[in-house]
Amino acid sequence: MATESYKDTLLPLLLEASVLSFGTYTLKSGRVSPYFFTSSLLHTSTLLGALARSYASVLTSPPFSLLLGKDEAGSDSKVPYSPQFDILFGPAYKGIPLSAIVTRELEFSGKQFAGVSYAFNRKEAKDHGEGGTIVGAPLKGKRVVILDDVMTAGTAMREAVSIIKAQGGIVVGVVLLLTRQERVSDSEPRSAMKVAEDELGIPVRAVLKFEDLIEAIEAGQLQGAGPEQLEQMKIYREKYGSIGKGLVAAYLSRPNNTVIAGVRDLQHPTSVSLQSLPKDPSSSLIVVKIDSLSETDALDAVAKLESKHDVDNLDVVVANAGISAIWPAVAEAKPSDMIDHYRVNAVGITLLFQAVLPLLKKSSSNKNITPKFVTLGTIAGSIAAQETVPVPNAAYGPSKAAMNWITKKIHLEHPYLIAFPLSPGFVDTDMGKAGAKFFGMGPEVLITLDESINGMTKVIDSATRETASGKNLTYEGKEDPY
Ligand SMILES: O=P(O)(O)OC[C@H]1O[C@H](OP(=O)(O)OP(=O)(O)O)[C@H](O)[C@@H]1O
Ligand SMILES: O=C(O)c1cc(=O)[nH]c(=O)[nH]1
Repeated sequence: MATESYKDTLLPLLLEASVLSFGTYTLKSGRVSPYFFTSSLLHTSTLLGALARSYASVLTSPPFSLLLGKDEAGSDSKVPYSPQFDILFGPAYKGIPLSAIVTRELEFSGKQFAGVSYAFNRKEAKDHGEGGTIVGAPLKGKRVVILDDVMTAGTAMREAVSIIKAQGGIVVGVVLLLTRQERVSDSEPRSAMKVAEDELGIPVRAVLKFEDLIEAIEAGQLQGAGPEQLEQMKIYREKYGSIGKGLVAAYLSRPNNTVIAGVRDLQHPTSVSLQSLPKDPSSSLIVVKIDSLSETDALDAVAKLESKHDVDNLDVVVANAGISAIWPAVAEAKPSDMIDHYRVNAVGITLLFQAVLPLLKKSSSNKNITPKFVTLGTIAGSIAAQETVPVPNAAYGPSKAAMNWITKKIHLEHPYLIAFPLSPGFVDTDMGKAGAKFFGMGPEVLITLDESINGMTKVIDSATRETASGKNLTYEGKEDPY
């Protein structure tokens, strides 16, 4: 994936240029951060070149650029994609040089990018000469991508969106150098990036993210950053980090839902932070401990739901716990790895099903609805697709094939239930990217977390015994072979 390889070449350069510093910094949002990313230190020709190429690699790939028609592709075309934007907009001040150097860089990607322009705003309106607040290409009626260096709480991006809209431009995306992966505010615990994607319905991509910085420090790649700085960054992450538990958030945002989240460790900050997810006033969240490796956790959780929370029926259960840790060929697979995957992905799912079955049955008999038991599918678990996905996978693959078998058998053994594996697709996260690359698939298969969650909830909502149960479905509602 283009973004990925640029991350690998860019990060060492940035660290060498000391763009990351440690101390006490007050941010635009007023937050006091133990680290600061100073993109203006990237002022040499070499660094500007690397920077421009990394932004350009994102902009010349989907979803910002899409496949060309045959006659559009010229012989000089370095990339097979055509831009879906007209103007790169850099919010003042640090976005200004970015918009210019990246526009220049796009020329090297082929003639289809020749018409792309740049524009930026002035922080103070100019009252002489040409006047106004916008410099560069007029925005009216144009498709605009915002380029900025860092996103923290997303204020700069929201300001840029309103400036562009006021000029009649259409914002179609945002590309950043670094997302600090912070929440918008205490009452909005989703990341600024996710909120922008949700509310503006546009793609927001970053070449680097906070987690990459943490990884670089942990790998000892950063001079001057040791255990103390790492600890400070992790404390800061607990304070301002975002929450991305997509399915829990999606069901909580709907009315009249009691959402039950199973977590391995109730005290883990991510588990605690689930409580701050926004919810519809008529919905509530219960967090219970379920470790898939435990033979009693799921039963204990159900007993607690009944005795403490008055929950005696369940309409939908999504069994999404799973591990995918190692990908050996059959000749190299270690028994311990095979067993670990089987225990979580097949036995853990079965134990959960056994524990929730009485509550699913009650939903069926008391409420006369057809309850749903959904497992998380993957093409890696398909025997029929082995020729098209020829990669070593002898621990995860067979454990998911077993899970598919168990899910289909649940469908056959319980005619009052809807049971099916549902594949979430390759979400554009490090794990999703690695997964897609591993299965020999290009960046075009990557989707946003939102697309995945929206697709999955839609498939679950509309599933019936006839249309879905016993089938191996994807988030798009398509059928994969078993
Ligand atoms: O996501 P946010 O919380 O808005 O923070 C990030 C913004 O803050 C910084 O700009 P700043 O306005 O400080 O100014 P500059 O570009 O003029 O240095 C940075 O360059 C981003 O634009
Ligand atoms: O949030 C900000 O203001 C901010 C954070 C950061 O790391 N770098 C920056 O330039 N601004």
